[in-house]
Amino acid sequence: METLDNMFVSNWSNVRSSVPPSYIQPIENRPGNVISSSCKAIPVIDFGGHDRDYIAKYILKASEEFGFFQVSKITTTSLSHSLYIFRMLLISEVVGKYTQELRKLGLKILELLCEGIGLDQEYFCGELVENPALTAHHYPPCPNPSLTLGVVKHRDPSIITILLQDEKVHGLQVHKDGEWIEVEPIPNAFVVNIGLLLQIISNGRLIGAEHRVVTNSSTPRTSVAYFIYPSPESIIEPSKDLVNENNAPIYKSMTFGEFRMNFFNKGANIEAELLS
Ligand SMILES: O=C(O)CCC(=O)C(=O)O
Ligand SMILES: [Fe+2]
Repeated sequence: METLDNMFVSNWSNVRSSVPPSYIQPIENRPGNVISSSCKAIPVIDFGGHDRDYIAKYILKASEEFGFFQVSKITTTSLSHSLYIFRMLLISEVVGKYTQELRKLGLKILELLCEGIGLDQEYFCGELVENPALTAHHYPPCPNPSLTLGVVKHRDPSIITILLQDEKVHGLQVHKDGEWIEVEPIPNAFVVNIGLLLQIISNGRLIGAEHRVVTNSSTPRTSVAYFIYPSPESIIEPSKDLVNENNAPIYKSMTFGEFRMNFFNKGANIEAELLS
């Protein structure tokens, strides 16, 4: 009989010499070769080193092309301080401080993206960003990384997601033009990705890119994701300010509650459900 200890995924690497059958992915989903050429790298922007206009243009371009970018060298002292302690200990007071700082960063990024696509800068200040959630992931070493995935291919059901990756361990990959691109771990940088909700609101201009996490056989990996979600009653639809007779809405209107139900029922097939 399995002991309680052996049932924790995080302890498997000590006790399992093979991947449990329920974790083995169908052949078409298993990790294959990954592109790591610099022309296909996920864009990185130094938040401390450029003026506002440059940053706004850069993150708009990255969000249109990749749906992903990284922000490095964020100068707020309180964020680097809370990031430092956050890595040390995950207690409620620190989590509170960390999420406050991430909320500020998230709203700043949304403000800049709004500016870029032609939405009011205050578009994301009410119920559309009211319900954030913080999730920690732990990926233990895996006996056979070629058979399985840490997280299967998905788009986030969020407005945007801000992810703190492990400082050294690779794992996150983004799907672009039929290839998987690695998101290089950069110490103290955050990975930002456009969620499916912002793809809808921008009427398809910004990409809620597919991504997945691969495992490795030697080093555990931990990541912390901050998802910006709306309240369940919020209406999710292409913004009225972005559609007109030449640019018809390509997505239906639904509440976030309905969207979430569809998302969890339909999984990867949700796109068809969203189109108008
Ligand atoms: O662990 C990661 O790097 C990403 C996790 C992820 O994609 C998610 O939580 O939606
Ligand atoms: Fe994700």
